Amino acid sequence: MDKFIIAGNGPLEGVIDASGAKNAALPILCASLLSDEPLHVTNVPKLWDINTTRKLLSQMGCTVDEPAAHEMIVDARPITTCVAPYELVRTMRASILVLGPLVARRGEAHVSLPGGCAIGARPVDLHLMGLEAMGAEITLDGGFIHAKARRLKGARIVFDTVTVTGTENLMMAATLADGETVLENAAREPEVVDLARCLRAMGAKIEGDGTTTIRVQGVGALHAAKHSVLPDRIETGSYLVAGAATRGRVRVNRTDPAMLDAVLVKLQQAGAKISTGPDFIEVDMHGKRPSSVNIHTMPHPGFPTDMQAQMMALNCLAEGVGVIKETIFENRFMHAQELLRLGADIRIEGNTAVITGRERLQAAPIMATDLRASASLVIAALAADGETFIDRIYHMDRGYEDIEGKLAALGARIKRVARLI
Ligand SMILES: CC(=O)N[C@H]1[C@@H](OP(=O)(O)OP(=O)(O)OC[C@H]2O[C@@H](n3ccc(=O)[nH]c3=O)[C@H](O)[C@@H]2O)O[C@H](CO)[C@@H](O)[C@@H]1O
Ligand SMILES: C=C(OP(=O)(O)O)C(=O)O
Repeated sequence: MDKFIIAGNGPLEGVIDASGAKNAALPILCASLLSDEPLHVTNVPKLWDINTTRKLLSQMGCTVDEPAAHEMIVDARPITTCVAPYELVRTMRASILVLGPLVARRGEAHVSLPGGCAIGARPVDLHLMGLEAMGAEITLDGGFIHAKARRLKGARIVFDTVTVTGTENLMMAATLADGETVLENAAREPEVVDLARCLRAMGAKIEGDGTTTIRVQGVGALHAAKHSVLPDRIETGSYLVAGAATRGRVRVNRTDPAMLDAVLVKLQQAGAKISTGPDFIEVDMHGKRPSSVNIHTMPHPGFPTDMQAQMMALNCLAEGVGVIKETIFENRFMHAQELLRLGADIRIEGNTAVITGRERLQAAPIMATDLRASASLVIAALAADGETFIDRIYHMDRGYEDIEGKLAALGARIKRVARLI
C-alpha cells in the first residue's frame, strides 16, 4: 500500500489538463454490453476503476483492446458469462452498471452487490424496482442479484430519490426494451447526458437526458459506435479548490466550465477571481486567504457531494465560519476526523459540519478513507506547515489520473512511497 508524503508549500501555480470523467467512462464501458458490435471509447482516464472495469468485461468474455493511450475498444459479441463476481465488484460501485445491459441484451445477469466508497449504505433498491417494473424477475441470494427477463418491456418508472447510477442502469436497459420507457425524477448529472450521447451514437432512441424526465423508445439492436468521454468535472474542481486553498492561481484546460457552475459560485464567494473560456477555467486568489463558504450538497445542478470534502479542506483554512450540510450520503464526513489531526476546527452535528477556519494547519500522519476524502486531505496537506504522510492513497488512484504529475506541474512537493508495514 502506497503513501503520499506532501511538503506544505506556497501557492500552487500553473496549468494542467483535465482527464476524462471516471463517472462517465465507467457506465459508457458497461454500455458496450448492449451490442454485438464494438464500442470505441476515447478520452478514457487511466484509473484503477477503469482497470477493474476492463477486468470485469474481460472475465465475461468481451475482448478489450487499447489501440492507443486513453482509448478502448470493447467487443461484447464473444461474451461467455453474465456473472459479475464479488472479487471485482466489491471494490467499485459502478460495477452495478453491468446489470441493466446484461438483462436487456442477454436476458440474465448475476451481479454481486456492489462496493465503492464507504460513504453510506448505498442500497440499489431503485435499480431493482425499475428492472422489475420492466418485467425482470429479480432474486437476491448469497450477496448476488440474479435478474432474468425474456425481453424487457417499456414502463413508467418514478424514482423517489434522485439516483445517478440508477438512472444510468435503467436508461441503458430501456434502449433494448419493447416499447417506451419513461424515467421520472431522473438524475440530470452531465455523466448521465454523456452516456445518453454515447447510446444515441449506438442507435438508441433517447430524449430528455439532462432533464428530470427521460424517454427511451426501445429498439431491436444497437450498433458499433465511437464516443469521446467528457472531461472530469470533479477532478477539475478538486485542482481549482487546491489552487484556492493554497492562495494560488490554477488553470485547468480541456474542461467544461458549464458543468461546474455551483462549484465556481462557491469559489467566487471564497474570494477567487474566476476566468473561463469554452474549455478552460482559471482560479486566482491573488495570494489572499480564502473566506469561508456555506455549502448544501444537492443532485445536479446543485453543489455536488463529490466536491464536499475538498471544500471542507478549503473552509479549514479560510477566514470565518463555514457550514456544510451533506444531504446525499449519511456517512460522508470521514475526512473531518483526519483534518482534525492537522489542527482543523470542525464540529459535526448529524449531517452538518461547522468549520472555523484556521490561519495555518500543521502536518501530521493521516489516512485516506475514500476517494474524495483523499483529495480533501491532499489539499489540506498542501497548505499545511511541514511534511504530511497520507496513508491508503489507493482510494485516490481509483479516481485521479497522474495525481503526482499534475500536482508537481502546479509546483507541489509530493512523493509516493511504498509502505513497508
Ligand atoms: C459511479 C458513480 O457515478 N458514482 C457517483 C454516483 O453514485 P451513486 O449512483 O451510487 O449514487 P446515487 O445517486 O445512486 O445515490 C444518491 C442517494 O440515493 C440513494 N439510493 C440510491 C440508489 C438506490 O437504489 N437507492 C437509494 O436509496 C443513495 O443511498 C444516496 O443516498 O452518484 C453519487 C451522487 O452524485 C456520486 O457521489 C458518485 O460519485
Ligand atoms: C463516490 C465516488 O465513487 P463511487 O460511486 O465509485 O464510490 C466518487 O466518484 O466520488
